[in-house]
Amino acid sequence: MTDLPRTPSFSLKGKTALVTGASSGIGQGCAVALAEAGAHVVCAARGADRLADTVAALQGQGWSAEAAVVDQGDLNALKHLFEDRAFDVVVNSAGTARHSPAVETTPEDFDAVTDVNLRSAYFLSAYAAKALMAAGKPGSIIHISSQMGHVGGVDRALYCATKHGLEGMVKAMAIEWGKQRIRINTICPTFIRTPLTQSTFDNPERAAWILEKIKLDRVGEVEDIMGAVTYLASDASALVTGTSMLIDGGWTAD
Ligand SMILES: NC(=O)c1ccc[n+]([C@@H]2O[C@H](COP(=O)([O-])OP(=O)(O)OC[C@H]3O[C@@H](n4cnc5c(N)ncnc54)[C@H](O)[C@@H]3O)[C@@H](O)[C@H]2O)c1
Repeated sequence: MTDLPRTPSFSLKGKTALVTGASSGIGQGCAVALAEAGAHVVCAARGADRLADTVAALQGQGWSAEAAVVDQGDLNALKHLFEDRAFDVVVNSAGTARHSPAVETTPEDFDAVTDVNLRSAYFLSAYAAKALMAAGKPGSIIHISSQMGHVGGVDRALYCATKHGLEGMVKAMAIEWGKQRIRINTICPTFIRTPLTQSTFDNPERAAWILEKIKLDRVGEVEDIMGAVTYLASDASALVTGTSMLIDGGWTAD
């Protein structure tokens, strides 16, 4: 009999995952995907009430979850999450946007967006990797970047600066941490229907532009991201690091 290759495991049983931005949108979808795959999920977000609702809903499905109230701007609070545990999986979905012509961006806007999208992403990755190294464990760090980490967009210079920055950061960290089997990757969605994009979808001109650019002729839903996060978190992607998974309906194909 021929020895057939064995399908790698997508299971996360026995793993502990941290998900930031977990109480809404893509982060909440990631928390569901990881919990359903068997991980214990620590859900992090700023607002205690919405976070408690998410954790209760996960537990209501019979999955394992707990809450951690954290503002990503507070690096000490972020660091504290790793003081006594090394997460096998970290998914960073907290993010923010302020769209305007580049000449109108204020230094305050710049700091507000880079603080969450880049500064906290950088140190979250470093704290996560340091804890894994101390524990001698491999791990998978996943940032929710954006198709705007690969291309430009109208009024999006600031957002693009943070997401392109994230892409470069991930490549460099992947090189640094490969020997320790600490993988780091990004997921780059197109426009996904979440609270962050509500105002864009509400603008008929913008909504038409989006549908024109997405070759598959529909906007994204949170569910479109969930399979990718399970893949990148699991051993099925054991040889994947320093890369970027575009889930963009073909936006960047031309
Ligand atoms: N929705 C899209 O079309 C889209 C497309 C590409 C990339 N993204 C990225 O996906 C990620 C998730 O966005 P989403 O669409 O789910 O939006 P969302 O608004 O539902 O989620 C973003 C989360 O980040 C949290 N957050 C913001 N600032 C924070 C801070 N200082 N501390 C802690 N939490 C903070 C928000 O509270 C919110 O829960 C973001 O990084 C965003 O840039 C979204």
